[in-house]
Amino acid sequence: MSAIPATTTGTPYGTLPPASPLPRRKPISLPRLTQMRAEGEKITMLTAYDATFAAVADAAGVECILVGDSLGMVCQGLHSTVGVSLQTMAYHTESVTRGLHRAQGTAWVIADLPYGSYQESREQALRSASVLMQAGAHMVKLEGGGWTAPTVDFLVERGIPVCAHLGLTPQTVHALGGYRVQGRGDAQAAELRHHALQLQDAGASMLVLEMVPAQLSASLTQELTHCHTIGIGAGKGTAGQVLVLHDMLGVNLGKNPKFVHDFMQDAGSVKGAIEAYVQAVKNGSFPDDALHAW
Ligand SMILES: Nc1nc(=O)c2c([nH]1)NC[C@@H]1CN(c3ccc(C(=O)N[C@@H](CCC(=O)O)C(=O)O)cc3)CN21
Ligand SMILES: CC(C)C(=O)C(=O)O
Ligand SMILES: [Mg+2]
Repeated sequence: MSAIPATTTGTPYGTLPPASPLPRRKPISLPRLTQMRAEGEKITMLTAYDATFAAVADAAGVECILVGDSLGMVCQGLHSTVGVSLQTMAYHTESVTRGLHRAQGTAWVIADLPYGSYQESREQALRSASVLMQAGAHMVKLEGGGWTAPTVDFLVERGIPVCAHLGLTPQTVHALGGYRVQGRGDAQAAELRHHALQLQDAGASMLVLEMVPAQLSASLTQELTHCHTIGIGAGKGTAGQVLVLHDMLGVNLGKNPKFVHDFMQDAGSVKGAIEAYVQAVKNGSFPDDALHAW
């Protein structure tokens, strides 16, 4: 019987290289995201709802993982995100952060505060955010304009990084009248800009801009020097991009929104598709303003 070299581990399937003693990259932090932006490197974000996909997205180079309340539509089969509970968000956040931990992942994890878990009071928002932070999130996200600024300030003062979300805010789809582009026209654009500045002043360090005209999100990105804009259907001028993982892998319950590109088409594997997304965002080829924006 031949001796197994000391630096390899014998398994029933052959020999494996020794585990790397160091993580693949340093954990992503807010200062690291700020540095990327200063250097002109785009920030990449994808949703993930479970341990395995979170680990694969991390290994493919995505900096930020969003445990989005879109899981209500993607995983639970709901018609909107309104029915997602805080308990469900905590369950998926725990799964994602466990997967990252096991895979020695380094992604920055953001968890959505679901509908009804932060609207009542700043205290209610802190209690809900604590549940998600204790489930392993590094940051919480909430939807809404200037009315959320006191809540953002309250959480940030207490040590919880906050991502805001403007434009199409899916939790208020019934009030908005559908999943449609927001911030069109001078008056709506000025209002959205005012809300964004209020949220930055309150301490939001990230802002998702969903389905807003590319020109508006680009000019907002120039203005918001302390708050990183992440676009979805908002053109290429934002500091970063986000998509729902299932959408960009071409698996869905219906028709993809216009802002989605199916990266699985030209990829041989899920990891390859995510790597192609990361590369396309970094080199500016996604989104294509003519195809994926307004
Ligand atoms: N799978 C999935 N992907 C998402 O991007 C997503 C979710 N779920 N759930 C939460 C919200 C809802 N979102 C949506 C849902 C539908 C459209 C949509 O149907 N858009 C059409 C119509 C646009 C219009 O009327 O102007 C489009 O063609 O883009 C867009 C965003 C974005 N978020
Ligand atoms: C679409 C993104 C921004 C989101 O909020 C979600 O996935 O829930
Ligand atoms: Mg969401």
